Amino acid sequence: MRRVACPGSFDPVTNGHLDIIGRASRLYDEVVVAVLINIEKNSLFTVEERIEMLTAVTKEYGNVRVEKFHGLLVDFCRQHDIPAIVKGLRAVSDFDYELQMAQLNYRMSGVETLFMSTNPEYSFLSSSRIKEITRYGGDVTGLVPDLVHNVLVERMRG
Ligand SMILES: Cc1cn(CCC(=O)O)c2ccccc12
Repeated sequence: MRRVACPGSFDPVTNGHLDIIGRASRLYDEVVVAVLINIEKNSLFTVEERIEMLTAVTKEYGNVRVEKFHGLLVDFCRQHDIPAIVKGLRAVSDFDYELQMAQLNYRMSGVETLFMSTNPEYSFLSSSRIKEITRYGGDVTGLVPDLVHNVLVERMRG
């Protein structure tokens, strides 16, 4: 079974994330979306809420599993018998950090990292920008799944 991990905070999942996850699901037998538990980060949604949203919006792919992890991603990959990570690259600015992480991860564990170019339609997207725009009354329709949009507006605007 060819598995790949797709790591992130997904606070919340955007259409940019979904684009990569969907394309990876067509290349691998199973995509394991790995939601990072980061206690230092002040998240808008709980890990459980993020897992719930990701599970709902990836159900249609049929071969996506959503898990949570803390600590090193390569330890998670080892525990789940996952030999590779897929990352979406939005712009050249992403590459420096991602290359460093890929080299470190490979050196530590032999886990490979495969890079996918994000759909240009979403290359400006990040969960932080989405939350910022929503907070100030902006419209993010079409940038996040409808399910996420509704929950996001409710959470941000109370
Ligand atoms: C472009 C992109 C960034 N990230 C991490 C974002 C995060 O940490 O929430 C992704 C995760 C999955 C698919 C694509 C992406």
